[in-house]
Amino acid sequence: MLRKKKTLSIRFYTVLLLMPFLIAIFILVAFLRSNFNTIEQKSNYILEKTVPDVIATQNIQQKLQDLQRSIEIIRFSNDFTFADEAYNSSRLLNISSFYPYKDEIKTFKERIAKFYKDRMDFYALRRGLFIKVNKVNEIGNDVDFYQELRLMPMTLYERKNDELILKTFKANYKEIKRYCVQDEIDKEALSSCSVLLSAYEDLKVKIDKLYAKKELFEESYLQLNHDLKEFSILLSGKHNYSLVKDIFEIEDTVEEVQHMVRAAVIIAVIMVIAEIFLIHFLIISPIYKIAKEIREFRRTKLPPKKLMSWHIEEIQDICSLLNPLFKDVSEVYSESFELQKQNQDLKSLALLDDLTQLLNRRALNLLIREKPFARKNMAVCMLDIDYFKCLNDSMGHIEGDRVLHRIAIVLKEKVAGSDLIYRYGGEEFCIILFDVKQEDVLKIAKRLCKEIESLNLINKGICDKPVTISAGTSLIAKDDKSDTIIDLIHQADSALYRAKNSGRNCAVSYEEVLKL
Ligand SMILES: Nc1nc2c(ncn2[C@@H]2O[C@H](COP(=O)(O)OP(=O)(O)OP(=O)(O)O)[C@@H](O)[C@H]2O)c(=O)[nH]1
Repeated sequence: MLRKKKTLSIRFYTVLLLMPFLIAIFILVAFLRSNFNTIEQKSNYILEKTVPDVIATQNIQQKLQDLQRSIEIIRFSNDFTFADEAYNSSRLLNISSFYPYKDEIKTFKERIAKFYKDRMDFYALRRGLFIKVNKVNEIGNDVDFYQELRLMPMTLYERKNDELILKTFKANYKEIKRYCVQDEIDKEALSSCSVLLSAYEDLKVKIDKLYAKKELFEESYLQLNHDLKEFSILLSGKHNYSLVKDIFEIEDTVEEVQHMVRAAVIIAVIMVIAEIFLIHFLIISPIYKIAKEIREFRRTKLPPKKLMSWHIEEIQDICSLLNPLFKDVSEVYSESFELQKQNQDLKSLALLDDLTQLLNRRALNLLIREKPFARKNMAVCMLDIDYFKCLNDSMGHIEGDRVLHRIAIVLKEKVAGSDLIYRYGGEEFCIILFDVKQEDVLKIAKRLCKEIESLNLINKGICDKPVTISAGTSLIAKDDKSDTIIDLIHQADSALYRAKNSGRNCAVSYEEVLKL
């Protein structure tokens, strides 16, 4: 019947409980691994690609700034040496270090080269122009007022400045001419002046060309500068964006991992709670119930009525073993109980006197052995039937037995239920009285003598006189707790002896014996 119920092994439940854990841990580890791999890959990508790109871009930007500085030097410097150096540094720039922007930088280099050429053309043109101006200066070396022209700075190559120089040059030329004519300076000098005059006309035309050219290279300077700046911003934005994008992607992955770990912790807590309930329901609760049934069985000695049945195979096995065991032990219990009862009966029988059904001498000996010392307010009364031998002899033993039986009944009736009455031997009785007052002991003994006499049982052996008893009493001394029951019996016995000697059918106390 037990086996019919579907049960599964505890190993199965263990695997069943552990499986979700293992699967969850496996999934979690796989997820974390893949995400950590992603993070690692992205970090590596940032370290190996994005960061070098950003560093490379910074280098490129640094070089772009150098290029800007170069074109500024080319643009503003009036010193050819500086302009040449600036141009050469841009020209010697290694394009391969600008990967992947080689093409753009190549174009910039070409544009700078063109810009430099335009600037140099402008210089050359202007220098040619001012060589002529200087010639006038040389002519005017001897003319004091001409010093003003010589002081005109070459650096101010603004059109208005250059035009001012030319204007001054023309005015000076006229002055020189007038001076030459007036002061009749040599004709060679005058012809030089005339050359200069035609040169002036030529310069006037050239200055227009010069500033048209200047405008061109200024424009190309502005454009180049603008383009370099734009390109630098573009590079910086592009790589910063890529870096920020990578970092955001890593942040997203980390957030995903956090969510997953949080979810895993919540699921683990729920699973642990569920599994605690399952373990409680499947294992702990059955074990408690089995323990309860065993306790109940020990108390009642009856096997459980309802057979236990559980889902766990091992517990079910224990139950299926326990049930017959309960039955067997129960049977043993009941047999043992029967034996105990029989033993008790036998014990009782062994301690009872067959004839009188009073406690026998063995019972008294047992009491003396177990509790040898007399208790407070304990007394002993020894009783003996008078002339019993005569009764036996005259009326027979059967009649003697009948008398013994009748006297035993009376004693049982007249003595308190808490007192113990023993058939001490033959026709002698010993009564142990508990919680009795000193003054009452002798009274009780005397009363018993009277009760027996009043039975009026005839003793033909003594001329049909009624059967009487003699009694001797003793009680524990007030201040002496060391008295034993045996002492009391002996004392009562000697009092009994005194009673017999005093004529029988009377009661004598041990105190009286002592007084004599
Ligand atoms: N019928 C019968 N007689 C018993 C039993 N036990 C002892 N007796 C007899 O009791 C008598 C006791 O006699 P004794 O000891 O001389 O005492 P007594 O004749 O009573 O004399 P006193 O005690 O001195 O008065 C004996 O004859 C015993 O055989 C018993 O169980 N049944």
